[in-house]
Amino acid sequence: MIELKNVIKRYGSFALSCSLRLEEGRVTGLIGQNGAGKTTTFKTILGLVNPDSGEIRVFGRSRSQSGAEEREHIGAVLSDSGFGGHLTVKQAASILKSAYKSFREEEFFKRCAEYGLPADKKIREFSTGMKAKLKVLSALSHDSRLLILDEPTAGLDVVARDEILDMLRTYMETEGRGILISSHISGDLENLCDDVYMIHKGKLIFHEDTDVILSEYGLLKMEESAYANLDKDYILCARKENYGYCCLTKERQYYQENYPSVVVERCGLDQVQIMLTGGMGNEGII
Ligand SMILES: Nc1ncnc2c1ncn2[C@@H]1O[C@H](COP(=O)(O)OP(=O)(O)OP(=O)(O)O)[C@@H](O)[C@H]1O
Repeated sequence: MIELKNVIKRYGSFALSCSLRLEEGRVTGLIGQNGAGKTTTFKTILGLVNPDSGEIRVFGRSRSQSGAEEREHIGAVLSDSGFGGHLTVKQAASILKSAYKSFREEEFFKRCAEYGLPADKKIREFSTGMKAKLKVLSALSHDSRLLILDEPTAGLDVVARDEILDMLRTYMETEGRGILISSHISGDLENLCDDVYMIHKGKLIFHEDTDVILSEYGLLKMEESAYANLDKDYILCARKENYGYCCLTKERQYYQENYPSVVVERCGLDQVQIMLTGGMGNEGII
């Protein structure tokens, strides 16, 4: 659905350098620290930012070949944009109607009511959560096959986040769809994504299936002497700690079986991100 090949975008000293793929039927996550380049990646895919070089294909077509037909099938949420605060939901619906031939007006209003968004209230009077729900419902309001969602759950309480994640799971029940999503809430991505890319200082440093991370990756904690004797073949990176070393491995079970003195823990996206962006030997992993 999306293919980025060697895409480069420079902003002063910052350079985005990105190659990634989103396959049909999959939800792919993009994680990274503040300023890592996630929004720039999304905007580049959406054609809102012109890359300096590289190739971008959406639905198999390059940016120069794509037009209104492709846009009709993309629903987007960007962290720094949305409807003007002076508009009401009704007025926002008119904009969506003129922007998308396939806008489903009746369903849109029904869903807004279900999610507690009054049709006649000005959007500036909405809470953060209400604005976030409106953005996601707008992205889902037309015949989109691809959702590009930049932090759609930012600032939401756990119940509101769960509602949005449920909307996205329901969306994916129809074949031929895909989602590219970013979030700083790793639990949301662990529950939703099939695979995850990690971006750091503009470079993609990691890509893995979420279930592989959760089932096979691990953190190893040990004293300095144990680290000296450790088989490092399956160590992705290591960090010096007060007690000795903390290592990230893709082969948790191997160390569990062969190094009884090493503490072996399961890990999630947060731990992988902390290790890969702060540990030793974190260059050139992808
Ligand atoms: N229009 C712009 N002009 C100049 N620099 C920009 C512009 N847009 C983004 N940048 C820079 O590009 C870098 C990446 O920003 P980006 O918004 O993509 O990060 P991000 O990963 O989405 O961060 P966050 O998690 O904080 O939203 C930052 O250094 C930012 O200052």
